[in-house]
Amino acid sequence: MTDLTKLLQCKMPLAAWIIDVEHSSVPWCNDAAEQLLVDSLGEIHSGRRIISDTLKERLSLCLGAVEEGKTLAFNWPFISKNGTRYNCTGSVISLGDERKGLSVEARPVVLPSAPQHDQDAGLLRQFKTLSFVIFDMDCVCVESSDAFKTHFGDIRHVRDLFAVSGAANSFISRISKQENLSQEIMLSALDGVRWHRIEVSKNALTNKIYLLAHDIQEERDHEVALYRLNNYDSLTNLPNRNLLYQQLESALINARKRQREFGILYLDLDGFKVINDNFGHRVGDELIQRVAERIKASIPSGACLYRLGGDEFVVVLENTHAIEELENIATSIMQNASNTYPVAKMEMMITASIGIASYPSHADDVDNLLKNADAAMYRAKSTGHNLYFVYENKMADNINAHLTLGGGLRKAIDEEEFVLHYQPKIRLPDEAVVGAEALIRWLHPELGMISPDQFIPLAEESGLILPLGEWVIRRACRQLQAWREAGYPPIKLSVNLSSRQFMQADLVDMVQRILQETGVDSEYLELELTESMLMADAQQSIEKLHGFRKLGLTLSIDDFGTGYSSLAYLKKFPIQTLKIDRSFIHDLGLDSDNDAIVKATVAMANSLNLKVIAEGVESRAQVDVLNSYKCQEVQGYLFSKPLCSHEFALYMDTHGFSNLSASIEADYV
Ligand SMILES: Nc1nc2c(ncn2[C@@H]2O[C@@H]3COP(=O)(O)O[C@H]4[C@@H](O)[C@H](n5cnc6c(=O)[nH]c(N)nc65)O[C@@H]4COP(=O)(O)O[C@H]3[C@H]2O)c(=O)[nH]1
Repeated sequence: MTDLTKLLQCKMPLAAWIIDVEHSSVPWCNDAAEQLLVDSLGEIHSGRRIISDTLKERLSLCLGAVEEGKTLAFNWPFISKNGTRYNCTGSVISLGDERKGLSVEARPVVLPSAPQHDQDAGLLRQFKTLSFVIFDMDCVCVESSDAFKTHFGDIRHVRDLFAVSGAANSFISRISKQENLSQEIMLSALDGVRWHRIEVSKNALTNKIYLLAHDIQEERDHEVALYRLNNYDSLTNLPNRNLLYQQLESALINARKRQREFGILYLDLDGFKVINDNFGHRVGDELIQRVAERIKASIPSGACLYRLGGDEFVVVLENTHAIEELENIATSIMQNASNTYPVAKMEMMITASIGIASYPSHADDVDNLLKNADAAMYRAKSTGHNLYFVYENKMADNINAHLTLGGGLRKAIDEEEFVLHYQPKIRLPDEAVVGAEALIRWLHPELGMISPDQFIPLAEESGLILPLGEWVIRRACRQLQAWREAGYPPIKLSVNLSSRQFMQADLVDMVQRILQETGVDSEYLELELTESMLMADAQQSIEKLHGFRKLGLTLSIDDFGTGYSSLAYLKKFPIQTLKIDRSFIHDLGLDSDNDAIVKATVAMANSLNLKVIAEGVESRAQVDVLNSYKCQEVQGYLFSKPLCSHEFALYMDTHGFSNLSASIEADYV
């Protein structure tokens, strides 16, 4: 039970308590019951309230009747020590351990037993601390308690209790038809219109109407607060997962009944974790608020936006006719959401990946609809961010793989299921081995060897790339050191950095620490970065790259030509190497456009004093063309696939380094 619920229960004007019949005790009661029971029900033994044996016997019989299915709830009268009559209603509840107890509520009975004037006076005395009023049959006020006057003021007619005449009319009409009335209603008190719970009794003998009013506004406020707490996201004020499920369930019922369609868009912000990690949660929260406003402004008025938590949102659109309606919403969100956000004096950019699923085409229940939209979203994310995808059956397989790999990844880091493989880098034209690229592999206990293309995006998404990336750098340095200690000629080893890793605030310090720890000379470590990684925030990249240069590392731009780097910026980045992407090398000699690009890139790099390496070289013809363009280094299957450290040593043995004879493996620590 939440604290708020507890508080609410204590605020209830009706006395309520729980009886543990088997143990003859009252384990819980609210404030009103505490007052009522103080000397009326049971005695206190060692701090526990105990009910009498007679009551226990009676209640056991009642519980027995419930168990036999004869009744669900039962009533019994109760007279307090000051003579007030109450009607107690008990319903059966579970107390755990298969024990049953009773939840009891006591309502005061206001019907007088005899038509005498002193009876009214007695009632007024009895209820003097409560808002109690007596009307004649024309609803004119006859008398009221002091508490009533303090709360409602001097009223002449029952109408004066209502702020709106319509509400007064309907109340009068109901009381004319009914003997007793118990309801929650808004009444006009001295400090405003407030919610009340009223108990009304009409007595034909005395020709009077007795009304007892409890102010339950505070209780209502708590209920509203509790409702908001449970159903709305406090950061964005958007409805949350609870309300989403409620709307989806009701949309499903409507759609089934009327043979209609509805659909959802599942949104996940791209790279939000990076922002949170780098700029802190306060900035992250502010960005989420701005994004939520932007998404809300991008969807039609009939659609509803929910925040599932974190950076996940769902849009629901009921009564759709074609999938294009959902696709149009996705396009509109993507267009608006990707504009910059002024957050914490910065201009931030963030995009969203969106998955779409519709009832009945893609699922016929709520859980599968959400699951399939999530699968489509995951597809959008893994394809390239700021995209939307409509669900297709085969996506379910991907998401399963995603979950299995994602879950296993954390464990794999703990249990060190990773190894590095090394692909030789060959100098042209003498074709000597001058370096290697370290490439990670996951040796999955069940799935076998998993390629980095499959798990690096998962590691990026989950943030696990940070510990994993650190492991790669440490492992690569240890291997370099192991080769050096074994007397191998020094080679340059390059490691790949992922974009998230590159944004890591203490990256330069971390690399410096590893170099010190392993004793590797920094000139033998090269970092491979992609163009898009550097261009995401060019100014910050330049600073970070200078930090690495100060340490003495070499820097290389990987996949050159696939991104959108400008020559102007390239000159500003303190880099030493350009690596031409293998997509350009693949058709070398076959596609004149590619040839021209490669030739121009090599010429440009030479003029900027940068070394050029071509990756993905698979044929002798490609080597010849690259040689003629004056490309300095190559890497590719023609020379060798990536090799484990043992095979790499053998490769070195047979390709230029005669003293590489032993197989050397650094410790996997
Ligand atoms: N078709 C063809 N492919 C060739 C040839 N020569 C090399 N390759 C492959 O091309 C990829 C080169 O690495 P990359 O472009 O940096 O692309 C890498 C890199 O972006 C990423 N990656 C690998 N290891 C790491 C790592 O430790 N950290 C990070 N952040 N990313 C890594 O995963 C990508 C894929 O790595 P791999 O599967 O090992 O794939 C490697 C390599 O096996 C060839 O002649 N033909």
